[in-house]
Amino acid sequence: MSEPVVAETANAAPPLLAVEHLSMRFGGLVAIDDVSFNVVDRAITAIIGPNGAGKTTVFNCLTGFYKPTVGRLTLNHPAKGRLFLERMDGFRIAQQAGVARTFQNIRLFPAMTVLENLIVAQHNKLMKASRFTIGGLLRFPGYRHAEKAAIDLACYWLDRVGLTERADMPASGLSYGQQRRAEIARAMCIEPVLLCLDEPAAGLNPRETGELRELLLAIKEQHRIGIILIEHDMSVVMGISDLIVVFDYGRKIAEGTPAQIRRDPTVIRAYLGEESGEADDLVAEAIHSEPA
Ligand SMILES: Nc1ncnc2c1ncn2[C@@H]1O[C@H](COP(=O)(O)OP(=O)(O)OP(=O)(O)O)[C@@H](O)[C@H]1O
Repeated sequence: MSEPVVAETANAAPPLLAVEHLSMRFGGLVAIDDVSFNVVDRAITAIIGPNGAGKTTVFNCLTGFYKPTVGRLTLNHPAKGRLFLERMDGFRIAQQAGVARTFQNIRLFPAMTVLENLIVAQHNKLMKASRFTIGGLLRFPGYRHAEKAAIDLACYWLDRVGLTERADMPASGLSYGQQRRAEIARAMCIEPVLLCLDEPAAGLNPRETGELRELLLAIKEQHRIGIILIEHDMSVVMGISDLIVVFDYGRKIAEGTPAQIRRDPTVIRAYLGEESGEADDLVAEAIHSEPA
């Protein structure tokens, strides 16, 4: 097993996230097998691999949906120091560690307005400010201040993703591409240090895909967070990733820059298989495609 490309050294700052020897078993099925890699902030780290390779399972371990069978997930939080995610409950991972995620299948609250979806994401802050309800009911000044800050933050992110005009519309009324953007805005409302995006380009048309790429690059440049991207659209992966980690059958088979991954024979073999058919050729073409 190769070691992470971004290795921790005596002089270098530790990575934002260190995944070390992560394994996840479901009965006899080994979904992730002794995987290690690092994620740094102000960078986009893509996880790619064929269907069933274990990509989403990594997110589920990082965000507390699953407890890893083995392994250490160390988040070096800029304000809170070292946090071991594998020991934390899911709600604390979002609330205290600042790890936010979006889902392969969009999970907005459909009957709530778009703005309400973004405010609900900040309920931890609001609950605290309301002193767990009384302060909210009586509208203490501290609560009103927190409520205004939550609305301002939601409006900021609605603007960033181009949904200001849709703020008062039920989330179910958004187009598919708008829902994907609203999910990212909602995740950013928890002010994460690590943003995990599960197939954000799935189902988007080429224009929306282009807008998504611009949005992710802008978030990377303007906010001090790390982004992990699971994505099948190779034009997105190759176009915006700083580092790519490749999975196959639960194992990490390669790690490198887009240029390195594009010409890695192990990666090409994993996508092509032994006998390459027409569909496989399309995948190979995608790996080799230049960013649009
Ligand atoms: N809760 C679970 N119980 C049993 N098996 C599971 C569970 N979650 C995932 N798996 C299995 O683990 C393996 C990896 O699944 P995972 O969803 O992580 O793959 P993936 O790389 O994200 O695939 P895709 O690209 O299709 O989303 C698959 O064989 C899947 O069936």
